[in-house]
Amino acid sequence: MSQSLNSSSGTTPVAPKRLVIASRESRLAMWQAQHLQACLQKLYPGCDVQILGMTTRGDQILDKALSKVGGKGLFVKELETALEDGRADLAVHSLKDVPMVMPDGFDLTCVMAREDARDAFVSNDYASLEDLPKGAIVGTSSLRRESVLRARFPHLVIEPLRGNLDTRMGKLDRGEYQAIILAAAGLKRLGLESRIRAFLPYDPYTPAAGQGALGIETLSAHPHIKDWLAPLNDMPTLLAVSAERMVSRQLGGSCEVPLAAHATWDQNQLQIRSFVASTDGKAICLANGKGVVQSLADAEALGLAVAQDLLAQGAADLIPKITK
Ligand SMILES: NCc1[nH]cc(CCC(=O)O)c1CC(=O)O
Repeated sequence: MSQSLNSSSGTTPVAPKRLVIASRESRLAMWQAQHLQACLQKLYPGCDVQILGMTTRGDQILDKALSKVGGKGLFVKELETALEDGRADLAVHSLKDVPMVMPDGFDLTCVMAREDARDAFVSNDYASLEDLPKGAIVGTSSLRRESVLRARFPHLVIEPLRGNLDTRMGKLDRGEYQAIILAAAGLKRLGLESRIRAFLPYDPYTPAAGQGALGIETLSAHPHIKDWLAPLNDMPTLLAVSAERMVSRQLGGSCEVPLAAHATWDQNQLQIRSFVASTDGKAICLANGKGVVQSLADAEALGLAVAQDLLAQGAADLIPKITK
């Protein structure tokens, strides 16, 4: 893998003296910020690494489906303002929540090693989706998860589920749902792995682009940050998520359509599985790709080929026109 990916200038900059991480205040976001804080502290023992906690619009609007309130950007905007104002140097996000096209002036500077990227089945009374009786209520706000569930289990009732992880678990435990589907990564990070009754296989439960990975966003103009963060980049993860994000970007990158893209390594070959579907699961375009990937360009070319395959199958007809 290319060395040039690891350093923007090739020269070693002075070590940082102080770094501020902007983070949402949910328990998962704080775990992620503390994880990054520990990594930076280990890398730069003389550096004072602080966390600036913030509440975002996405955390405040909890009564509507995510796809209806303006999408993923809602979780990152306030953090970007903190970077612009110089109150923070970096923002850590679940990569899944980072828009496919970065706003002008901001870069996705670093992608850290990926956690388990699978979706997980969580229930107090049932061991698997297959065990759920007719009419059972399954909570998820992801259109991607909803489309697969509707296609495979038309007898289940899929209902929206918003809020942070603890809120969602609380709703399950109060009996509002018989089961809920969540990203395994978040549950594991918060020590809730024991609540997982079943891990859903990538086929057909293909994760969202970037699921399970952490992305670090910085100002493009920050003088040293790319070099400082370079050691935290995980190349296998960076290449995999770059292919996934390319598929998503080509298809409009919104969360208003069920869209899945997930890449895994088989030796030096990256294999990617992706679908675009209707929310009722009745229409689906599926595409797979596999190839030797040794650079960002290779990864993006693989993602592009998969996106073109989906579009050739008529995926565009499943994507609502973006109203902004
Ligand atoms: N859309 C919200 C979101 N963003 C990241 C995660 C989980 C952690 C991850 O995928 O990195 C979740 C919760 C979920 O999908 O259950």
